[in-house]
Amino acid sequence: MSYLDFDTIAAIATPVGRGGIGIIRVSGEKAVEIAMSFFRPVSGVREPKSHRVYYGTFVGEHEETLDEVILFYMKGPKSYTAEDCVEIQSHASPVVMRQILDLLLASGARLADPGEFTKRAYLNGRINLSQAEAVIDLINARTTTSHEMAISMVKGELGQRIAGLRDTLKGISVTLEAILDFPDDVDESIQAEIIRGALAGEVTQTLTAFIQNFDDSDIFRNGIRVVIAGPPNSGKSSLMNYLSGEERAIVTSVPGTTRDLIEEFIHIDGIAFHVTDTAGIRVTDDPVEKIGIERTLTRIDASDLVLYLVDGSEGLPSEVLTQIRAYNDSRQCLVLVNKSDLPHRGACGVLEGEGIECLSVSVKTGEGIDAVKEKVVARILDSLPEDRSALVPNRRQVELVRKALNNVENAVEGIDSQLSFDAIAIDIRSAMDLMGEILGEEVRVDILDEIFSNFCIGK
Ligand SMILES: Nc1nc2c(c(=O)[nH]1)N(C=O)[C@@H](CNc1ccc(C(=O)N[C@@H](CCC(=O)O)C(=O)O)cc1)CN2
Ligand SMILES: Nc1nc2c(ncn2[C@@H]2O[C@H](COP(=O)(O)OP(=O)(O)OP(=O)(O)O)[C@@H](O)[C@H]2O)c(=O)[nH]1
Ligand SMILES: [Mg+2]
Repeated sequence: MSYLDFDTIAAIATPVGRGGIGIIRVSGEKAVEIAMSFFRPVSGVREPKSHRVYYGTFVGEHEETLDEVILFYMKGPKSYTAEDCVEIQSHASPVVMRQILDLLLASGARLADPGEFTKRAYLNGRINLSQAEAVIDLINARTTTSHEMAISMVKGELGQRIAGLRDTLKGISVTLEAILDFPDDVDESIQAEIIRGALAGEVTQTLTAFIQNFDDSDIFRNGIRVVIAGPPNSGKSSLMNYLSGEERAIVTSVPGTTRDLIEEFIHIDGIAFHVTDTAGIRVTDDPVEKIGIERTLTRIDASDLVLYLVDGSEGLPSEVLTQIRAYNDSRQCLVLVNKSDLPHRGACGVLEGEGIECLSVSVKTGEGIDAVKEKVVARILDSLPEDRSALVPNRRQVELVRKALNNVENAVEGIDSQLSFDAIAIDIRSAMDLMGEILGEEVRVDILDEIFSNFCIGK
């Protein structure tokens, strides 16, 4: 499909709100004509040259000046969309930008759908589908780690690996066809052995690694789920406020202050943590508090790490110790003995005697909190592989990878049980098709629409 088949689209590409500069983007065959209808360059030029910027005014219907702007022209295919692209860089007033956009729409442009510029970059063949999808991950990245993952995808490294795998499968497919067409000329058992080696080796390993990387990266994408739990009044909400840097939760000296779950995203060392402050766990007759405690327990069950806080000035009641033992055995749990600014009653000693790791902290003075952060990050990183630059497919891609791995495993089993090469060739073909789907060569239109609808307008 040539880029000339598309109409010309326009949208505001920068966030809405007041700011320094804002960009309105136009892409398509008529981009220059449309943009020039209300642009008055100081140089008087009529035909802008590609990859040049022009200074001038953008005027309204009665030649009144709306703003002084810069116009930037990129002639296709050397542009973001691979079509003729014009950007109008104005002051970032929402009123001005809206007026400029309206004039562009009145001159024949259509308002772009979400993600349509990137969709065109893909449909015009400048980038593959996994690169286009990576652009949205890049915009949405909340941490330096998820940003790193996205940028390697934008560069197209995942696509190259997938294309490489598909070549390998293609080679196998060709060999299988040769065997089927000229059975007398080839030694089947030797060929089967070679094919089996490639499938069970390189192909299986690469696909398995993609799935593994996806599973590992989930934690970076969505944040590590940390729950702050413990008896009432131990300082849980104080810790939540300290970590989030704002007065997020109510803190009082009344035990049972927090009833509902209180959630925040915080970042430590480029890793996102989804932290929940909870109602203190105790036996109670208060129906509201009871519900709160049920919620606490459910949230603990769905967590990656529990920060279990106790009040060190209170000692360690036996029911609290029992609970700590249970959590420590069943999940990732770090016990914090709080209020180290007050005289302590040996809670750390008791816990260490039981082989339970604990840290002494004071949320009031901030003492020991850095050590907590370090410990939490270390615990999380320990459970993950070293290589954080690994290529990570997204949810759509990993589903296709799983299916392809299934095909490859079937093919290997087929060879082992001396199935006909016909049957094996079918599995190989279907794995190849799945690779094509990851690259976006054989994707259904509704799936494309779904992918790009997750973008924002102007991207
Ligand atoms: N003003 C502005 N800033 C921007 C963008 C943009 O579109 N406009 N981008 C948009 O997201 C990003 C940059 N991405 C871009 C990617 C490719 C091309 C491009 O023109 N590629 C052509 C030509 C390369 C060349 O000069 O040889 C190509 O790949 O063929 C432009 C921007 C971030 N900053
Ligand atoms: N001295 C001292 N007091 C603290 C410290 N951390 C919290 N407190 C006080 O302990 C009391 C309870 O703190 P909260 O943060 O509300 O405790 P909580 O665990 O959320 O309590 P519930 O919501 O009732 O379960 C408040 O009066 C805090 O000011 C600390 O490190 N040292
Ligand atoms: Mg609280």
